Amino acid sequence: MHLIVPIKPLHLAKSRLLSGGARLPAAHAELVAAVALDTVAAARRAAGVADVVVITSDPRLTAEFTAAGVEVLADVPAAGLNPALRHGDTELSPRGARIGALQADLPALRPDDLAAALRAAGADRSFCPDRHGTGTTLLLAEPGRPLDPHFGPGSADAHAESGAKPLLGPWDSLRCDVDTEDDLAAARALGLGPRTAAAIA
Ligand SMILES: Nc1nc2c(ncn2[C@@H]2O[C@H](COP(=O)(O)OP(=O)(O)OP(=O)(O)O)[C@@H](O)[C@H]2O)c(=O)[nH]1
Ligand SMILES: C=C(OP(=O)(O)O)C(=O)O
Repeated sequence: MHLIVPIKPLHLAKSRLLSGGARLPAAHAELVAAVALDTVAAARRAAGVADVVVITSDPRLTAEFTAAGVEVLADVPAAGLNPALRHGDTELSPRGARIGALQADLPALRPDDLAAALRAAGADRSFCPDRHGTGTTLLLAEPGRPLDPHFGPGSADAHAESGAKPLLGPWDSLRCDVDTEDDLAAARALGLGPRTAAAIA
């Protein structure tokens, strides 16, 4: 499984969290980077994940992930999330492994939760709804088939309508994406990754 992790430029990412006003822009960028680094570190440790590939145009993230041994693909300029994921899918599909997309905002992610969701998916096109039930944190293509991403508002319904199977097991850490301070508090209750914990300390 190749998991593509898309990340916006740090100064643009997580605008809902920034507009909450709890931290200044520099601390906000630090937090978004920490969340993405914790998410990717956990995903790389999950059984069934061969590779995690970040797609971003952000220079700092590119440098940090590259230094950590994570492959980074350059984003399609200003095209948006689904085009970025389709670009990643096109780049990675010749390598032969199955493709998935994982959101970069899962700071409590535990490798065992991701591994359990991958096992539950089997070979089916599948998705994991976020904890609110409206968004999507993980989308898995069928082996050899395009990813066909429908991320954005109401993406859980959109992915179900595209024929994807919902993954609804007890993997809270995989469902806890962070868009608001309330989401961050929920992730904190589950247990934050080390970079995120340090960033909000
Ligand atoms: N590479 C890439 N990633 C993106 C793009 N747009 C969104 N993402 C990432 O997709 C994930 C899900 O997006 P959202 O949860 O809406 O996050 P966001 O857009 O940073 O947050 P808001 O500004 O609050 O909407 C996050 O990890 C984003 O960084 C894009 O154009 N390119
Ligand atoms: C883009 C998405 O993320 P969020 O709902 O967190 O904005 C999504 O879930 O499709």
